[in-house]
Amino acid sequence: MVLCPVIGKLLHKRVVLASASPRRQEILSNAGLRFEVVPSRFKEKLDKASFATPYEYAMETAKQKALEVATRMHQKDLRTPDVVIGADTIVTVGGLILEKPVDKQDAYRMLSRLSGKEHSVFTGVAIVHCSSNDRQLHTRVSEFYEETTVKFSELSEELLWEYIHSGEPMDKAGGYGIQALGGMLVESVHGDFLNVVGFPLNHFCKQLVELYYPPRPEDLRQPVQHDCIPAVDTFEDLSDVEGGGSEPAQRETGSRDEKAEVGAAGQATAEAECHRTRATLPPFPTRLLELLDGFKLSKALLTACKLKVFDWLKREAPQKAPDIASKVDASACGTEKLLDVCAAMGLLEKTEQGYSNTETANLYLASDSEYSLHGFMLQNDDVIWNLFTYLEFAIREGRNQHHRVLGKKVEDLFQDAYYRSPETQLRFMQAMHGVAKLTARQVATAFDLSRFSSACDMGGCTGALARELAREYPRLQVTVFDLPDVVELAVHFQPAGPQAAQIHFAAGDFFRDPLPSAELYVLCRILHNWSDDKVHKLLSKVAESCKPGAGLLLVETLLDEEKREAQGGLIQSLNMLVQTEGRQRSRGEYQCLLELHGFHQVQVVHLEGVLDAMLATRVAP
Ligand SMILES: Cc1cn([C@@H]2O[C@H](COP(=O)(O)OP(=O)(O)OP(=O)(O)O)[C@@H](O)[C@H]2O)c(=O)[nH]c1=O
Repeated sequence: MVLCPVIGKLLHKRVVLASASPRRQEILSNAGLRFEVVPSRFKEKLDKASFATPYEYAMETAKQKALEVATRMHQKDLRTPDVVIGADTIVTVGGLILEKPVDKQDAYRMLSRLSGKEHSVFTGVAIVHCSSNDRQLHTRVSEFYEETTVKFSELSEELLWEYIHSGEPMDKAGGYGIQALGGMLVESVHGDFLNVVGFPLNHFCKQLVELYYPPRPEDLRQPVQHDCIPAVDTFEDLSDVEGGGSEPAQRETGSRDEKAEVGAAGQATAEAECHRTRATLPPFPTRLLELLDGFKLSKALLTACKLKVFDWLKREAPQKAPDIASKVDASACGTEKLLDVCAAMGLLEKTEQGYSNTETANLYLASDSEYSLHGFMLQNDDVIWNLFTYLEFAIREGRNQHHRVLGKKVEDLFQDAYYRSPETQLRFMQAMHGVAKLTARQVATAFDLSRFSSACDMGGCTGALARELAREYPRLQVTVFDLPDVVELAVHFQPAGPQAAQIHFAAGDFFRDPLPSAELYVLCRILHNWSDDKVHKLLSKVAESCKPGAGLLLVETLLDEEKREAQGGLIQSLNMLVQTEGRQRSRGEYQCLLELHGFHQVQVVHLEGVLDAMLATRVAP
């Protein structure tokens, strides 16, 4: 836990402290900052006379220390840090700048100058944000300084030498360490004590606030109070995205002149930030955080399915976490966490007696249920999840990512990816079967198809839709046309029933082989798999096989013309990108395609869920 949550803004960054000073390391790690230490090799030899003030010298030295480390790290292994912090502490007395003594005599000269007098301790700090582009290092520097005045007692010669012989003065600016034996020399301190020790922590936190929480205009108009770090609850309510992002605001001071100009405004903004009240905070980004957590919830659901948690609970309920854990061969503590999340998602019920399936889980998640989506869940977990981890590549390259997941070239989407082994094929078919069963009734009843006596379901897989068509239209003969491997396995999915006599399976490749003749062709969630070229090829084959008056039933998730819908079609669009050669299309696009191939009188019905059905009639060419 960090007291000052603004430090948390740096927790996920690669932060480097460009200092060998053990005091700085201690101050910053005590504050909860995580960082690597890479001492700077910058020689502290800037010409002091060229600086108008001592603090400008300290800030410039701090900056040069940090930049040296940033450049070296970037060049050395191209592992550019995100943030490099440099600092330089100096003591000034009577217009003279005192740094670390070079030897005991030097320490003596310094300490005798300080004896009985007040002096200033300045620490300059540079926060350098780094990025690299085309192997070039880019830096943005934010710098500030802090001054503390310290008054020494009169020091006797004896005391002075005793202190020098202790060895303490040698690695410290001004030749003393206020935090240790040197504290005995000090009569009073005005200002930040830690600034004297080597790092002005308070000012550093304020600077981070200024960098990471840019003010809103209304804050600047409010009366401000001086000098505070925002209260903890103020930080906690600040959105990471809306005004509180993890990237620093672009207001940093690149040069000393610039800093002088914006100094007053900068101070006002930090102060204004301090006084944000709950009433003026932006709305809490609940929805955004829910979206962020979405993938974790999905993975919990998929994992529970994979472990067959819902199967065990369908068999016997309620059960306690350790009992289920032993059945699914998992740890009791992990299982309990998973079950609790499932309960929170509404998939399980949790009582004192243990966990039970909800109706949803019994209906759709147990693998033996009639409308089970268990196979679809496994397909998502084992295949689609992996493809989505390469979404960035899919977006950049504009194509599916099977080659990355499988580690080899994929020429034929089905043969090389989905059907590459009997196991992957069966899983794919189980997934399609579950989805098809769920939607088949709606598809079969979307239009009155009673005028057709024969239908061909192209890529009809396990025949789930064929069965609903046959049930709905008892005089309809349905041919399920799919690849030979699919037809071979499809028998496992066909329960005997009154419709069996109406359904036939025909093996073939709809791109290469002649199509079975039919009065109605069905393309249910087929065209979205294919490129425009292949869609044209397929539609022209269907059109050639049709007599005038024949029908084409097309089922897809239609994109709205503006492509604005948040879910459904647009997510399916991404899904098609990472998985297939095709894409989602809009109603207008499909209408054009259909008309181009001689299908007119297009009717469209939106089905419950995400699917849309289109029925078109082949006209005489
Ligand atoms: C006045 C005072 C100073 N210091 C130390 O003096 C060094 C200043 O030298 P620097 O050049 O700023 O830093 P450094 O030690 O050389 O480290 P680096 O950043 O690598 O240059 C820092 O250590 C400080 O803590 C104390 O520990 N206590 C005190 O009361």
